[in-house]
Amino acid sequence: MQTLAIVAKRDKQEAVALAVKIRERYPHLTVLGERYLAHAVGWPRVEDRELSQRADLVVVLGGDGTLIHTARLLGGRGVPILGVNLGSLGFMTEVPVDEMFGLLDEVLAGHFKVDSRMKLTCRLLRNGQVIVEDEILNDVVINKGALARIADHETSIDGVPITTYKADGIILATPTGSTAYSLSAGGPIVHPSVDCTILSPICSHALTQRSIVVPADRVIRVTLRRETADTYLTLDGQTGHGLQGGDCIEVVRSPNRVNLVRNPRVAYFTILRQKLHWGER
Ligand SMILES: NC(=O)c1ccc[n+]([C@@H]2O[C@H](COP(=O)([O-])OP(=O)(O)OC[C@H]3O[C@@H](n4cnc5c(N)ncnc54)[C@H](O)[C@@H]3O)[C@@H](O)[C@H]2O)c1
Ligand SMILES: Nc1ncnc2c1ncn2[C@@H]1O[C@H](COP(=O)(O)OP(=O)(O)OP(=O)(O)O)[C@@H](O)[C@H]1O
Repeated sequence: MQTLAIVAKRDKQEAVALAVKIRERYPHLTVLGERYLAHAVGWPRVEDRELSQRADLVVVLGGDGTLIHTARLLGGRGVPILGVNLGSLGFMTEVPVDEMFGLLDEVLAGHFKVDSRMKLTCRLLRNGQVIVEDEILNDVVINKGALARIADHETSIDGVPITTYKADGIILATPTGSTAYSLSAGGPIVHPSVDCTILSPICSHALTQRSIVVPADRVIRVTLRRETADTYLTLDGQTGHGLQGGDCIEVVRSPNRVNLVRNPRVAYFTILRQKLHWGER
């Protein structure tokens, strides 16, 4: 490994200071900072595209939001990402600060394993044209604003109609995203090594309409019936698009994946137990 890229959480001085320490510790490596960090510490400015093409490893210093931001920045490149937790929850940034250098030394020596996480490709079609296409690590959320009327979401899987959900919204989550918004909407926790898409209605009017777990290669389509003002598509909680009646949201597994460097000292279920406060083992 020759080129290390660092993405630091915005407005977090501790993250910036750690990035400087990383660069000092590995003088033989090329260390690139994402735009925000480079500006904060006076390193040369590198565009996102160049950073994603040159990096052999990306270190994320922040929380889950910073990690999602990084996965989006890397686009289709499956560069290993090592997440160091400086956030409040840090479900995906699973390395504590005091273990960072020990693990980084091992990773740079080539001793590491990655968790390969599936992504979704999401397309928004309006009048039959794709107007938005994006890749998702956590979830695709179709949701109404506070004062909007309940919406009708006509839903199909591989062209077969499922139902028209009368609900506040629909969440289409990856296994990674199963512990985020989908969990709050009553969805199941899905181990990230299982490839699937989880469809969870938000506050469905029909009480028997629960989450459905669908094989990842199936195409899920949700079409908004009738004019629904004040309805939005939110991708990974980070980008939003206003929706109109007749819009169709199509979701299927992406060919690209996100590779998270595993912390060998913690298992997935340890993280669940700790972060979801399930008490002692
Ligand atoms: N009611 C809810 O639970 C709710 C509402 C809106 C958005 N969200 C989630 O927030 C995500 C975006 O995260 P963010 O950090 O940029 O925004 P944020 O800062 O608003 O964080 C929301 C919370 O979700 C946690 N989180 C994010 N991804 C997770 C995951 N895969 N597993 C477990 N917890 C996770 C974060 O650590 C944070 O505590 C969206 O993808 C969505 O799933 C949750
Ligand atoms: N370098 C960055 N560039 C752009 N956006 C960033 C950057 N760092 C963080 N953000 C955004 O700032 C927000 C907060 O960051 P983050 O979620 O990592 O912190 P947190 O909320 O404390 O942690 P957690 O999500 O683990 O609770 C996120 O929405 C993330 O997308």
